Amino acid sequence: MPSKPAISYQKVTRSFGSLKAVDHVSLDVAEGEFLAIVGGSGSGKTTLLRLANRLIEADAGTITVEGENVQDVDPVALRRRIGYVFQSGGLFPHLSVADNIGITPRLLGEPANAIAMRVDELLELVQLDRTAHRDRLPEALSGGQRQRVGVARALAARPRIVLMDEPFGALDPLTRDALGDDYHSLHRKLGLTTVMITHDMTEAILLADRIAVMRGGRLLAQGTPAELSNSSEAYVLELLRTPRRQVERLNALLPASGAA
Ligand SMILES: Nc1ncnc2c1ncn2[C@@H]1O[C@H](COP(=O)(O)OP(=O)(O)OP(=O)(O)O)[C@@H](O)[C@H]1O
Repeated sequence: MPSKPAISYQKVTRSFGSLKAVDHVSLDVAEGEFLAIVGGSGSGKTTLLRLANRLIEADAGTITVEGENVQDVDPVALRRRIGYVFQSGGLFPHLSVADNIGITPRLLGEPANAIAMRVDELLELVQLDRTAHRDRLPEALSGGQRQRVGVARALAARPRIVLMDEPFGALDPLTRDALGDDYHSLHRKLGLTTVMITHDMTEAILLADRIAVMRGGRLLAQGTPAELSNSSEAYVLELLRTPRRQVERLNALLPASGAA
């Protein structure tokens, strides 16, 4: 493991009223790692993710990004350094695909011709046809295409870290698989550090190097899928069993030849 984690949470707590949304969590994300955060609804996943780029502030504990305490970094500058992909794409509906992707470079004051070149490069990277998609509004895109634009926008300022909040959750299974695989390739190719929230343990196992399991604001377990399978937590074992149970049910329902 490299000496300096890309993101480090040390005993981090964040409450909303009397509810501890994130409760005393310590977690390191190594440089170049793909970490999935899984857990039920309301377990604190989004809060944990957003603490890293100060969309939410911690009540206690320390968070560092690339060795710097996030409290010492201007939140706007921090967010430009860290890509963020929203569940629904989070695109500005009145801006074209090109303008959505170019928004951060524009805010950073990059010249128009450099932005235009970067937009084309990013469209290619996320496998969207430039001519067909550049000038469209988000409403004229499919859900999968919108998420591809969301990924392109998150990468526009060349971040080394990308946070993704259930990026592919709302997509049909085939599109979801394709986007997951394509993003995984980008993660490797660009040497990114990725933290991705997902409800889907199969997706977590297939995409991530390590998985963090949240429950009731606590980090219940963290590790590779193999490490988690040795967990003493019944909830973690139950989550890990889900993909296999689904396969068994499918195998029982589908005739062998039809499944081929
Ligand atoms: N701004 C807020 N004000 C009050 N309570 C909040 C706020 N944000 C989150 N919470 C509460 O904190 C807890 C954790 O929320 P969080 O969004 O982090 O969970 P999650 O695991 O991401 O859930 P989901 O999978 O449903 O998105 C929940 O009980 C939620 O209602």
